[in-house]
Amino acid sequence: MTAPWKRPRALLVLEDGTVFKGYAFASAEQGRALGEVVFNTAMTGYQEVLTDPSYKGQIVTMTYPLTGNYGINDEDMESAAIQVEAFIIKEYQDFPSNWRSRKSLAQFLEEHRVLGIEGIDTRRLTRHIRLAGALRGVIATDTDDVGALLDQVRDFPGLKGVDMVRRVTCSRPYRWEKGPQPDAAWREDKPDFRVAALDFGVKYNILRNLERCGCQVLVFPATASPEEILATQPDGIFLSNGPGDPAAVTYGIETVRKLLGTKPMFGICLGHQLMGLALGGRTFKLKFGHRGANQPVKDLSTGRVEVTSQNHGFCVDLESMQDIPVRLTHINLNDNTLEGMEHLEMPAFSVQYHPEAAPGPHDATYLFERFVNLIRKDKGLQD
Ligand SMILES: NC(=O)CC[C@H](N)C(=O)O
Repeated sequence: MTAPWKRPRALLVLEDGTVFKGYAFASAEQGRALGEVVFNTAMTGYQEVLTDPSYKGQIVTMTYPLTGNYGINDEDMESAAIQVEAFIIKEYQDFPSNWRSRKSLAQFLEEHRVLGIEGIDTRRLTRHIRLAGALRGVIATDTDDVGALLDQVRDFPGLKGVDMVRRVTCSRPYRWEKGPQPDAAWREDKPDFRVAALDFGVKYNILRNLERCGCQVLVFPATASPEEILATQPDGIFLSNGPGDPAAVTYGIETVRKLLGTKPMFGICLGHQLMGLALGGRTFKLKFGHRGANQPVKDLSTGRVEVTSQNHGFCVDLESMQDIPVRLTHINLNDNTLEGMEHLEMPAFSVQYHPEAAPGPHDATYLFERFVNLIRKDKGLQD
C-alpha cells in the first residue's frame, strides 16, 4: 500500500464539466473508469455495495466520510465479484480492525482490478448530484487532459435505454444451497418449496433469505424461456434485482408477462419494475435515485413505517398503474413514489426496496414469509 502522500493523482470529470481532484488508493494502473456517478448514504456496508450487481455501469460514492475500517470478509459478498465500475470515497482507512476481516478494501479492489479513489470532497459531489441529477463521469489516473476526458464522458451512452442485465446474469442455471452449487436440479430429498429465481443480477442475500424461509432455489439466466422455467415445475417464481434501465430488458418483460398467473410470483427492485412493465405500466428515471439504508416506506395496509434499504435509479410510474388491477401496498415517504404493489387477481406482489437488506435494516424481511405463505396457499396448504 502506497503512503497517502505518494498515491497517484486522480481526476473525476463529470459530464457537465465539473472536475474533482483526488488520489487513487487502489488499482491506479487501470487508468480510467467510466460510469453513471451515484451516491449511497449508508454508513456501513461498502462490501455489499461493491458486490451488488445492480451497480453495474455505475461509479459509486459513499457519503459516509471514512471507508475501509472493518476490511473485507468472506460472508458479506452479494455476488462473486466487485460490480461497480469504480469507487469514490472521502478518506480511506488502511488498517482494518474486525474479527471477520480477511483483507483490506484496497487489496479487494486490486484483486478485482477496480479503481478506488479518495480525497474527493464527497459532500460537494453528493450535493452536486442532488441538484443536477445522476451524471455520467470518468475517473482518470493517466491524464490531466480535462477536455479529452469530457469528450470521453459525453461519448458514454449512460444507462437510459441500455440493457445492463446481460452483463451480470448467470450463463447457465444453477441450484442455490448456502451458495451457488454446480448442479441445476431440485433435491428430491428436501421437502422445501421450490422457487425458480430469474437472475437479472441477483444479490446473494435474497437467495439466503429464500433458503432461510424453507425454499430451495434454482436460479435461471435472465434469458431463460418461460417454458424452460415451468418445465421444472416450481412452486413459486422470484424476479431478482438487477442493473440498468428496466424498459431495455424487453425479453425479461416478455418472460414475466408469460409467467404471471402461472405460479405465485415475488419481485424485488428490477424484478418489481419488470412486473410493472409486464402488466402494462411504465417506468421512468428518478433524478438521482434512492441509494442507502434509511429510506422510509409506509405499508399502506397497516400504516406501519419501515426503514428500508434501497438501491434504484428507475421507478414504476404510479399513474401508469391506475387502470391495472393492482393494489398499491407501499409508498416512499420522502418523495411519494411507488414502493410496492400486489395484483388483485393473480398471486403476484413486488417491492421496489430491498427486504434482504445487505446492507441495511431488517424491517421488511417479513416479505419473504409473505411469499412463502402465498406458495402455501397456492398449494392448498393454507387458507
Ligand atoms: N437494485 C435494483 O434492482 C435496481 C433496479 C434498476 N436497475 C434501477 O436502478 O432502478
